[in-house]
Amino acid sequence: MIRDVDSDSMFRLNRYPPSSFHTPPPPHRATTTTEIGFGEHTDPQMLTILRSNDVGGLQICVAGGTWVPVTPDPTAFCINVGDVLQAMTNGRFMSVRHRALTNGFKYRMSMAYFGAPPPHAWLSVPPELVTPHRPLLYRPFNWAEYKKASYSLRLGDSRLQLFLK
Ligand SMILES: O=C(O)CCC(=O)C(=O)O
Ligand SMILES: [Fe+2]
Repeated sequence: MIRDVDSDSMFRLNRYPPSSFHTPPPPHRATTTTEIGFGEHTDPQMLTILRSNDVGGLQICVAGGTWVPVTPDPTAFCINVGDVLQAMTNGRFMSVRHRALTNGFKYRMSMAYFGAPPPHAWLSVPPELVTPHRPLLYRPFNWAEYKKASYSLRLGDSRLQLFLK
């Protein structure tokens, strides 16, 4: 679906100035506090392929609401499951809530490829992923509808809730 000529995939470059860029630390202090560079959210598309420079900042939210830092590795890709893949796997794969903090002194740079389906393709769940113990979680929708719904919400809101059966 994301290789379809009509796919709505996109590429984003992020650049987070260091916190000290806005508020230099007083001379007697070596560090400055970090700030939110990109607020918490899940990526709405199917899959995200993310690469960054060697400056940390990405955090993922695990059970219990704990934020876990992702070690920066400029030679590796970080793959995030997005909301659409969560719906297409009937909740087997979960889209990951994440955020990016700024570094005290260095620029964080990241680039992300968001694999999305064509706007009018209906997103279906393989029948073997729907069982009496695991009934269908979300009503059928297409990406155009999902995108429209997400624009009506705030970044951190849980959009899939709107599509629960
Ligand atoms: O810069 C990062 O590591 C996160 C970027 C991100 O979550 C996004 O572009 O959706
Ligand atoms: Fe993201």
